[in-house]
Order: sequence, then structure tokens, then C-alpha cells
Amino acid sequence: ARKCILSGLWKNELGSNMTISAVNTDGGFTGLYHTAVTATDKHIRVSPLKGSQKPTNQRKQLTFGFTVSWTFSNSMTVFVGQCFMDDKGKETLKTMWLLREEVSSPGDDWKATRVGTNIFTRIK
Ligand SMILES: O=C(CCCC[C@@H]1SC[C@@H]2NC(=O)N[C@@H]21)Nc1ccc([N+](=O)[O-])cc1
Repeated sequence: ARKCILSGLWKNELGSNMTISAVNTDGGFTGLYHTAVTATDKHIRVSPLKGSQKPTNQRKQLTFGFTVSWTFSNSMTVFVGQCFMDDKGKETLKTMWLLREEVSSPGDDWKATRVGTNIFTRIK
């Protein structure tokens, strides 16, 4: 594909994987996220994701964002990033994320958000 298409199966360097459904006409998409890691002592469960991307007809290397609402803990992650295509047509999603945990009081709000990066490549 000469243009990045987000739908399909992706994995990141942590070993997490995600499936993105078909992207609808306004750029919206949904999917499922299976994280390989957690900072809780909970059992990991597949969690829903919802996001949007810039329409592909405008850009070859599109920007996107999505939110994962974790089903196994009171926390949320937002990912934002861009799809890059190499000259062989291989797509890479370079992302940054914010992970918000639920804290018990406003006084703990300062320590409630983690930040990081993830790179996703397609699982053939
Ligand atoms: O652990 C969690 C939920 C799972 C987060 C997985 C993150 S999302 C960014 C990164 N990319 C991945 O593929 N996986 C990781 N929530 C959580 C974490 C810490 C605390 N805490 O209380 O410290 C509470 C909930």
C-alpha cells in the first residue's frame, strides 16, 4: 500500500499487540489492545481502543490518536503518533503515550501519569 492504513494487526517492542478495525469515512476506528505488560498486580485482559486518524487521502504518512480503556484496572492510556512508510512499503507506527492511573486523593495527582514511547510494526 502506498498509503499507511491503520487497520490490521500490530505489535510493539514490549510484545503487546493490537487489532485495529476498518477505519470509517470520518477517520474513526475501534479495536482491541492486548498489553504484554502492566504495572498492576491484576491479570491482563484484552481492552477496547477507540481512535481517529487524519483521512489518508490527504496524507501519505498520517497522524492518529487512540485511547485504551483498560478493562482490568482503573486506568487509561492515550497514544498519539504517526505512521511512517519505508521505500519497501513497510509501515511503522511511532507513538508516545500517557498512562493515567487512578489515585486516591488530589494530593497524589502529581504522581498519577506515566509517559513513554512505543513503536508498532505489522504482524503479517
Ligand atoms: O498497567 C496498567 C494498564 C496497562 C498499561 C500498559 C501500558 S500502556 C503504554 C505501554 N505500552 C504497552 O503496550 N503497554 C504499556 N495500569 C496501571 C499502571 C500502574 C498503576 N499504579 O497504581 O501504579 C495502576 C494502573
